Amino acid sequence: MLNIALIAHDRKKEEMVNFAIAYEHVFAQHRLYATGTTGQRIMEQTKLTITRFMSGPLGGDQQIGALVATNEMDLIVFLRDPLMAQPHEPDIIALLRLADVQGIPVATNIATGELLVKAIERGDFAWRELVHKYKPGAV
Ligand SMILES: O=C(CO)COP(=O)(O)O
Repeated sequence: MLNIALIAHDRKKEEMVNFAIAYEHVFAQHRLYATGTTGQRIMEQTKLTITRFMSGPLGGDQQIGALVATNEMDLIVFLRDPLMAQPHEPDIIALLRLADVQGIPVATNIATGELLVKAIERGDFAWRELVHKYKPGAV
């Protein structure tokens, strides 16, 4: 079971919800995390259970970043809005930086998101179970 973070900026939320609906059968087999509003929208329109953090502008990206820093997050799908400035841009950059520190796969658009989900289905991320197993106190 992987720890997967789902995050979407406002104009990408509908796309994220449709993505979650399309791959609900895959996501249902893993532990899901999301920023506040993204998680709420997905839970309203699927049967998925999601651990929700603060909304992005209020620190949600940083809370997910904390799990990345401790190598507990396995994969991130972050549908960013490339056409609109975000007040919490530094938090977003920090999250992506930490993902690179840990070597965690990150999709920032739906095309890559689909490739990652198909990789999950194939079991390509099974090695992450070892990371969890040998990390004392990890979730
Ligand atoms: O702003 C976000 C990520 O940077 C997303 O936050 P919400 O899911 O709360 O809208």
